Amino acid sequence: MSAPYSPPAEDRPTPDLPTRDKVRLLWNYARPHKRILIVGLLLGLLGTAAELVTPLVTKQVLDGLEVDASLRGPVTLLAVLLVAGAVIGLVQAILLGTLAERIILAARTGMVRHLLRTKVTELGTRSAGEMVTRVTSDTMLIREATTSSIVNAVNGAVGLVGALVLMAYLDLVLLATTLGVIVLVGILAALLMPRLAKAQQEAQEEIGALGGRLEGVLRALRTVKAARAEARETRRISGHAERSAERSIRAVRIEAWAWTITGGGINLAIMLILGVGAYRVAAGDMTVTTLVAFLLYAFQLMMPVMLLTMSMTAIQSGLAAAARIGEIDAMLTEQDAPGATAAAAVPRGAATTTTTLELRDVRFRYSPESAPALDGVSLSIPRHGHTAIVGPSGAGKTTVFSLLLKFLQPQQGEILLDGRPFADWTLADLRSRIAYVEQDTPLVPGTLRENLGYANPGATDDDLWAALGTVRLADRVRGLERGLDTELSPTTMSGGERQRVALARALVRDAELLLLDEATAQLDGLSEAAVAEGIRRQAATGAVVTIAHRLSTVIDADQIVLLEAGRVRAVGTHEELLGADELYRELVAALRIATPDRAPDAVTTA
Ligand SMILES: Nc1ncnc2c1ncn2[C@@H]1O[C@H](COP(=O)(O)OP(=O)(O)OP(=O)(O)O)[C@@H](O)[C@H]1O
Repeated sequence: MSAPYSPPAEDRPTPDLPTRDKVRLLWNYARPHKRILIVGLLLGLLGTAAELVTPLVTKQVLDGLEVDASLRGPVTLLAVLLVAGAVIGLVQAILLGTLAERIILAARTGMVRHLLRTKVTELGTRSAGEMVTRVTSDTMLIREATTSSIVNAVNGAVGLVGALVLMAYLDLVLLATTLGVIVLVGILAALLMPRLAKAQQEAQEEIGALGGRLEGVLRALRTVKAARAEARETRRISGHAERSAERSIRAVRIEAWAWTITGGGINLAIMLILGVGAYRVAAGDMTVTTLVAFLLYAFQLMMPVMLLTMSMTAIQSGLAAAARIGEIDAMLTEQDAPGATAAAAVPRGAATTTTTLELRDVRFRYSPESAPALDGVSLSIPRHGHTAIVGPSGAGKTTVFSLLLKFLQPQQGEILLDGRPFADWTLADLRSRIAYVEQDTPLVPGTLRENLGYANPGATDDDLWAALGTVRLADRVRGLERGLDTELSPTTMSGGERQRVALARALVRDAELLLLDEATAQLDGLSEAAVAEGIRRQAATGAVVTIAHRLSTVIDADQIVLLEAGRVRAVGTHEELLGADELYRELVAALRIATPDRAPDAVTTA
């Protein structure tokens, strides 16, 4: 017996969208190709028409045989109908198959575009692996639902109604017998379909959760191995696979029942038609050829009924996938955020202030229920020089950076760049002024060259080597077999080297503002000196703001901002704060313990 379904633990369950919304979503993917879809439908209808006429023409041939009439016309027509049916089927399959691939391509491209424009906070609660599963695997499920299934459903319905009308034309009593069975089959199928959709959606959700967990575990593989948790994680990940398989097996069983009921219903209908028909022929109420033609229609019913069953199954799984794909579509992009777009681009060189960035009484909370992450922060970043932001964990340092990059927007207060409110700046303009080095994952997939020129694709090799020289990586890179063309992976370089590559990338940008979230990991003396050199160079011509975790960075800063619980507790130079602020002294003492051999005299003598 299978366990009752519980949604994947580390994931929000997909909200159950109303069917209307899911259908709209699927239709949005099909709509740009509606002409091809209409051609497919028309071809399908032609094929259905050819099939519907075939038994009548067959009857004509048989009737002709009985009375010895010329068979040339009806036999030719029969041959034409059969060939036309085959050709139409072939063209339709190629057309709809191609369309399905185009739709998947459009869906994937659209999803990737949307994901990369999504606000970082929107993505925060979802794992990357789960998103990957939606783009790669869930999209496969909409291919049939948006193409051949629509055509099949329409053809199935038209074929069914058409056959029934022609059966009515042949014999009403036999039609009544057939209809009884069809209604029975329809009711049973209608009962099964919602259960099928539910099982398919649950199976897909488990696969999404598997993707999410596997991606996270592979990312933290060293931690997993060090904790000897491989078996535990394997069980956890396989658990998702097992539950997905369980739900899929349930779906397969429901599908098998649907097919059995359909096939059985048709067989039952044929037996009843044969019985009732034979009785009526014997009674002289109908001819044998009419019974044969009716039976042909009964056999033919198999096709529309099967088409309907198949297309309903595919549409159900497409709708289940649509709910998961729709969730990505519903994520807020940066462009959707209020104030994300500016009225007009701010011209370069318009700056007149000595302050490049200014926060005025900025307040921000991540959710209405949570405590403020920033609670009235005001600070100025001079156009030149180095500002270090320090403070205990959770003080709000990263939140300040997120606001400066407009990943987040303050609920109250104002941020100004070059004396102009952020609202005046387009996202692109704002970010073109800022180079950013993040703490944990500063490398992007690709070669070293791509990484260094990432924010400045026009940079020459000389620019790249100069930046590498500043962060003291040039010799290391020259020693690599493929030099700048070395593919980077998380294991190609050490943590300190990765940070230095990221810093070199920021230097290649030569932006007016450098935001550097220092790695908390202990860097060796060389790395530390290289980072310090990079900061010094950049601070000579522009503004550098660091979230400082190293004593050397803090001491060298021109201005230190001490944050505590979302407020600015103190601002000053290292010496000023050391003399005036107890919390700062504690922080510095902690940094000194963390980097004992780097503690300069200034600290010990202050
Ligand atoms: N995405 C988020 N959702 C909800 N709360 C958050 C989020 N990010 C940060 N917070 C909360 O906001 C507060 C400030 O966090 P922030 O990351 O800015 O601190 P920090 O000074 O950078 O800390 P650390 O030095 O540990 O990185 C903390 O209480 C934190 O728990």
